[in-house]
This record gives sequence, structure tokens and C-alpha cells, in this order.
Amino acid sequence: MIFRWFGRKKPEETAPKDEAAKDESVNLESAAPAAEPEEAPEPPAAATPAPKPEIEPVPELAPAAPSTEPPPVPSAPAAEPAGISAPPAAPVPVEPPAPVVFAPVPEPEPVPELPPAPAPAAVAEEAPPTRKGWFAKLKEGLSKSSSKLTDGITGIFTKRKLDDEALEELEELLITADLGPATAAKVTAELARTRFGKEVSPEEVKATLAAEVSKIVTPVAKPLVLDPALKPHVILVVGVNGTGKTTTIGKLARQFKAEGKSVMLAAGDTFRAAAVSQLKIWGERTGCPVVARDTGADAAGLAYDALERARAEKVDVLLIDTAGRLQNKTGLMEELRKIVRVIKKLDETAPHTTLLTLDATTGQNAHSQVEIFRDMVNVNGLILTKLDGSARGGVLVSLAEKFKIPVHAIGVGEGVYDLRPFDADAFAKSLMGLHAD
Ligand SMILES: Nc1nc2c(ncn2[C@@H]2O[C@H](COP(=O)(O)OP(=O)(O)OP(=O)(O)O)[C@@H](O)[C@H]2O)c(=O)[nH]1
Repeated sequence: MIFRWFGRKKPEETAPKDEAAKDESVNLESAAPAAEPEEAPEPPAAATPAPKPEIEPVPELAPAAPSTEPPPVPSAPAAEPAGISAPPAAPVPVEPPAPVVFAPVPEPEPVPELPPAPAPAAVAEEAPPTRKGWFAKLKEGLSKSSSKLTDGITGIFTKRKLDDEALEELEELLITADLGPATAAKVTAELARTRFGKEVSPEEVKATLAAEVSKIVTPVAKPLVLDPALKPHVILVVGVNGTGKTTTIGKLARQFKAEGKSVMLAAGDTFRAAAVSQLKIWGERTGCPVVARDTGADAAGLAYDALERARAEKVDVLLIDTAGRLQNKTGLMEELRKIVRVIKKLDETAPHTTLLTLDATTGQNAHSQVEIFRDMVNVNGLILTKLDGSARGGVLVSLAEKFKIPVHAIGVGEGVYDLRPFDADAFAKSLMGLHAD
């Protein structure tokens, strides 16, 4: 029996190469990586004299500051990775997962008037969080993902030896929990190496799996570090509509402000009026100026103006929001590449960080999104959003294994404090329903 297990092929041999990308729910007719687009039109209005963008004045900081920055929490440890700060707050009502828009619908005309934007809760309404509160929230947020795993593990390993059959069942369980075939095979093989033929308890299995998951995700757990020499450090935020780009920008803006940095926001999703007004609300909440134009304006031109303005004002960080509609993939690709090309006219090293937001509730669909956006722009950081309430949080493990792109932070709620640096060990333990210390 033991030989059968050890005689198995290595994960990379057994795992179908593009298994993950073939997720049933991805409509890759419109979303699949495509050939290089035709030559994009020459840089926009941006480089030529253009109407001055609308610059939201920096709201008066005196009233905003106390509400934006909670008093220091004594129990929270001081060590906070650069770029990401204070942990989050009271439980946030869990939204039903927002579906990723992939359907090949015709591209609508820009909507001229501003529909009412959802108003994020005021920063002041959220209680300052503690470290303990953060782990509780992470564990609670991942409870749907972890209960799937822990119930399965208990079912397989109650009073049972670790034999071939048990290992196969475990491997299947890990695949259905979105860890991906390669990761599932790797983690199971490690368990077999140390425990094969022995009676193992569900607790032992969970602890071993948590340790293996932690090993896989540790190399990608890298905080978002700003280069203080850059004025500004330009962060381009890309991702499919509804994955949390704008919300993540708001959360990051709060954190950077809390570190004493000056922040400017650019409403680069000029396609949707609601996206612009939503970013303006985040600008007001966090006390950051927002560079915006009317709906339908050229996004690259807007980004150029924003960077010019941020440079003139020696702003520390410029966060650029973008559109994420994949219905017209070629159009999106052209738009994103044009933004990058145009801002490079001002700073050839920009954007310094290109962050892709991924909605954890979409599971393996996230793999296709990484491939698509990586082909469009040089994605060099990921943020996994909506880990709260997702039963598919295991996807982070397979993303780490496959793409090895740094995961800078995770979102566990809609509140302004609900973004945290990605802590590999806490995540692995929470995913396996174990207590994170
Ligand atoms: N539960 C939960 N909801 C989140 C999280 N991040 C964002 N959301 C919610 O997801 C929804 C979409 O977020 P947006 O920030 O508007 O997403 P977007 O990518 O900017 O979408 P568009 O503006 O349509 O391009 C909003 O209702 C957010 O409040 C998270 O970590 N957890």
C-alpha cells in the first residue's frame, strides 16, 4: 500500500496544467487571454492641453482626523508592516457575493447622470479594532471555507489509519475546497510522508495541513512597501468590476494617511458615474483629494493629469482606480495599456505597483483573472477581497502556488478597517479552523 502512494506522480505531473483556468463558470470567450491588441491609439488628450480635471479639495482634516484615526489600541502590537496599518473592527454585515461580470453583453454607452452611489459608513462609526479582534474576524470570515474543510477532515479521519483511500479522499476534499489539484497533491503527499499507515486524528491532519499551507503561502505574504523617494509612488489598481477596487483604494488611502502620508486618488473608471462618485465618497471619508472628470472622459488623460498634479504637489502616494469591464476585453486592454503608456511619459518607472483585486468568492475564476490582467499590465501585487463569507478562501493557496505574485493584503469586510496585511500563518490556521495566536 505504501508503495502505491509514494509511487504516485509528483503534483506537477498529476495536476492538469491548466485545470484551474478551466473553471466552469468562466466565460473565456470574452475573458480569455487573447492575442496582442492592435496598436493602441496614440496617447491621449492627456499630453496635449486638456480641460483641467476636477480636483476635489482636501476636506478639512481637523474634524476628519480624529474619526479616521482611532486612538492607539494598547493591546495591539506595535509591529505593523509598512503600507498597511491598524487592524479592523466590529463584525460587518456580510454581503452576498457579488457575481463577477463575465457575460458577453454589448458595451453600454456611458451614463451621463450620477446615479446614487452606495455611501460607505463613516469612519467614525467604526470601532477601533484590536489584534485579537482581527484574528477572530479572520477566523470568522473564513469559517465557511474552513467548515467545509474541517467537516470533511473529521469525516475522513475519525478512527482511521492514513491509507491510500483516506489520502485520495483528502486530496479530493482539498480540490473541492479550491486549493487546486497541484497544491492538494503536494499537501497530501507531505502528510503521507510523515504519517502513512498510522492512525491520525482529525486535529493532527488539520495541524499538518495548516503547516503545509503556511509553507506554500509564506513566500507571497509580502506587505505593500512604498518607496519614500517617489513623489508619488503610483499604485494602479486593476480588476474585474465588483471585485473591490474602489473599496480597497479607500481602505489603503486610510492606512497611508494613518502613516502620515499624503495621498491623492484618481477616478480612472471614467466609464461609470457611480464608480466616480463612490471614489469621491472615499476621498471625503479619508481626507484625500480626488482627481475626477465627467463620465466618458479619457481615462489615460485623467491619469496623466492626476500624476502631473501629484508630482507638482509632492504627494506621497497616488492611487489610480480603473474600469474593469471584461465584456469588451480588447477595449479594456487598450485602455489599461494606454494609461500605463501615458503615465510613463511623466515617470518612466510608473506605475510602481500594479495591484490586482480578486474576489475570493469566485474561487478558481480568480486564476483566469490573474492570467488576463497579467497579460494586459504587469501585475505585481494581489489583494484578495471578500474573504469574509467566502466558502472558497482556499483559492488563495492555489494562486500562491501557481503565480507566486505577492499577496499584499486581504479584505475581510466592507468597513474601512477591513483590509489587513496578509499573514500566512494566521491565514493557514484560520483556514483549517485552528486557533491563530
Ligand atoms: N464583504 C466584503 N465586501 C467587500 C469587500 N471589498 C469590497 N466589498 C464590497 O464589494 C462591492 C464592490 O466593491 P467595489 O469597491 O465597488 O468594487 P469595484 O471593483 O470598484 O467595482 P466597480 O466600481 O463596479 O468597478 C461593494 O459592495 C463593496 O462594499 C470585502 O473585503 N468584503
